[in-house]
Amino acid sequence: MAAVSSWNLVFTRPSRQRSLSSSSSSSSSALSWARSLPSFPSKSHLRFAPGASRTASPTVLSLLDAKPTVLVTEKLGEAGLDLLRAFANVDCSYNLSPEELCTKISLCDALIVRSGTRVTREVFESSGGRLKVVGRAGVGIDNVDVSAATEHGCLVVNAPAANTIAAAEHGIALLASMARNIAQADASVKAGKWQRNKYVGVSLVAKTLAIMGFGKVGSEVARRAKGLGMHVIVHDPYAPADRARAIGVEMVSFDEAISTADFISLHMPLTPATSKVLNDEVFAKMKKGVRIVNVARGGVIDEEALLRALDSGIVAQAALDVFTEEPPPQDSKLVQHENVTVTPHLGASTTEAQEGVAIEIADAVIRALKGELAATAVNAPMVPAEVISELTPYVDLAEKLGRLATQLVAGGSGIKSVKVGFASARGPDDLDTRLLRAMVTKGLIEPISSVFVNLVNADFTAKQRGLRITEERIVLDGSPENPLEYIQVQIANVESKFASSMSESGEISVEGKVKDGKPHLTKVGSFGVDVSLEGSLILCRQIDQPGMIGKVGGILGEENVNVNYMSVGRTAPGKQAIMTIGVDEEPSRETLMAIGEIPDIEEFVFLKL
Ligand SMILES: NC(=O)C1=CN([C@@H]2O[C@H](COP(=O)(O)OP(=O)(O)OC[C@H]3O[C@@H](n4cnc5c(N)ncnc54)[C@H](O)[C@@H]3O)[C@@H](O)[C@H]2O)C=CC1
Ligand SMILES: O=C(O)C(=O)COP(=O)(O)O
Repeated sequence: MAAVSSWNLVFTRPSRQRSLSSSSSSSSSALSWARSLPSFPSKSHLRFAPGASRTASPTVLSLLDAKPTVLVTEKLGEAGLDLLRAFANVDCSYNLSPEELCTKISLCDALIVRSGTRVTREVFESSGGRLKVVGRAGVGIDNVDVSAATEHGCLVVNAPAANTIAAAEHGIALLASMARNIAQADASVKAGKWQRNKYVGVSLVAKTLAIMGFGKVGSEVARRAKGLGMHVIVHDPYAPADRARAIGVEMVSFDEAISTADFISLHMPLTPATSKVLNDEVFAKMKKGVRIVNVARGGVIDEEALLRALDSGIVAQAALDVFTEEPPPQDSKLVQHENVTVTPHLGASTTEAQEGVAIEIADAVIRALKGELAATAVNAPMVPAEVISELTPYVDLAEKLGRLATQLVAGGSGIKSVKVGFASARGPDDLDTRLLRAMVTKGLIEPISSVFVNLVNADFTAKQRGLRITEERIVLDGSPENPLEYIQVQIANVESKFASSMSESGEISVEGKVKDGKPHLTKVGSFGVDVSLEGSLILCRQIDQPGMIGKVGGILGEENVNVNYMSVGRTAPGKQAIMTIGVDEEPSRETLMAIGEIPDIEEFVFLKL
């Protein structure tokens, strides 16, 4: 007999090899789809911030009441804070330096920011895995390193709807006040002057307004501008044409928009593609005397190019709420320019919008901390509530099949290619499998690594480990009463600890279905089995003969290991059979070795779910 290591026992007999293995796995409490998301940690996650006192820190002490901690780094409406306080310890710390934020974050489960906090990769790295959700109390997420969040399994949610009207109204306010020199005239009167000839404005009616970015804010600006009698054209490569038809505006190309407009209003997000989209070359194509409004992001304009365009008269006026650097330098020539009207990023700053945004983000963060899927997730699939409730039992099944399959791989094989089959009578468009695939990935990876996998980082983690997961849809006949008939997980190009788990085509293959709301294993390799996926499992291959169940059951009984389920699947009477035994407790190594010693058992494996 080969040497016995602590978690991987291999028995070899002259005529055949049998294996008995156990792989470590994370706890298997009542599972639900919620486990696919980062949820509020247990006390074992409590840790001290670097340099924090282990006895005196009130923040550390407050953690001991097992409520999650939410750090709010910018002003948030009271209604949202009240919701958060009912669920969590809320730490409102404004004006933190980047270093202070990195120190504090290791004590926080959630972070809520607005546009003034940069949530960098360092923030996620400093959190030591505790940060589960970043809530952006507003729309733009350009200040959050979403890739770093995803890599760390941290959900990012925003509040995309509550400040739309405020931003649109601010855009219209800037448009009108720019056209009529309101800010300059106000300053002039307050300085004791009365310059009626200097501040003659331009009219809006019948002028062409080009809206760049026809999303939520852009659409509302379009509606309002039409009400002012303007001719509105829009440019947005991704907006649906029926939205333009519904509002009664014309969709045009980028070049047409910028070359025919009297006014240009920017409403696209800041992305690598939109960065400095208004630059020298583009200003050169504009109508002389064009007027520009920016309530989107400073970075979509090359600010130095804008200054040149203002000085040369191509741009007559600009009204800016947002800047590349916020606040902009005091001596900024752009800010000081006499034809430029500025506001300090006030687009979302109305009482109504701030209350709405605060409630929206508090709700999303609380849901995320409870492990629920957020409707406004930025870096995870948004799965509608009805789909979630329908898929809940299959989520558990998917993770357990992944766990089983990965534990069947013989050490050193290295998993590279996994195929997940979804058998359903539903049409492919009628079944959202993203959540299930993430859970199979979780099951595959977690038992063999220290990585925490969830819906947010499943695809990233698989890719990083060189694990290719493909999906196959097995279309069944019949009426689609259930979303899924069975799920199949196959690992190719590996050896198995349990040879009988190999399918005829040479992959490790396990299959399961949901029965009475519970996950069941229904096939291992080409053997049909039927065992509820609870507790742990022993799979044995033997020559089909009477008395085998009794022998194995007897050994387990002697050690008080409760057998919760047993099933035998065989190729033909008297030939090979697979006995599947579900056990509540984990048998000792001695017990497992005693089972391995039963002469007619050819191979067996112990698997933790
Ligand atoms: N100043 C402020 O306080 C506020 C600023 N904002 C900013 O306004 C912008 C728009 O916000 P929402 O309308 O809520 O977002 P949204 O996501 O509803 O709309 C953005 C639109 O821009 C389009 N777009 C993307 N790339 C584009 C490109 N290269 N050219 C043209 N269009 C492009 C998208 O297809 C989308 O339709 C965001 O940058 C947001 O951060 C939003 C609220 C307040
Ligand atoms: O929602 C947005 O994108 C905004 O720009 C609003 O920013 P704020 O939350 O006011 O810092």
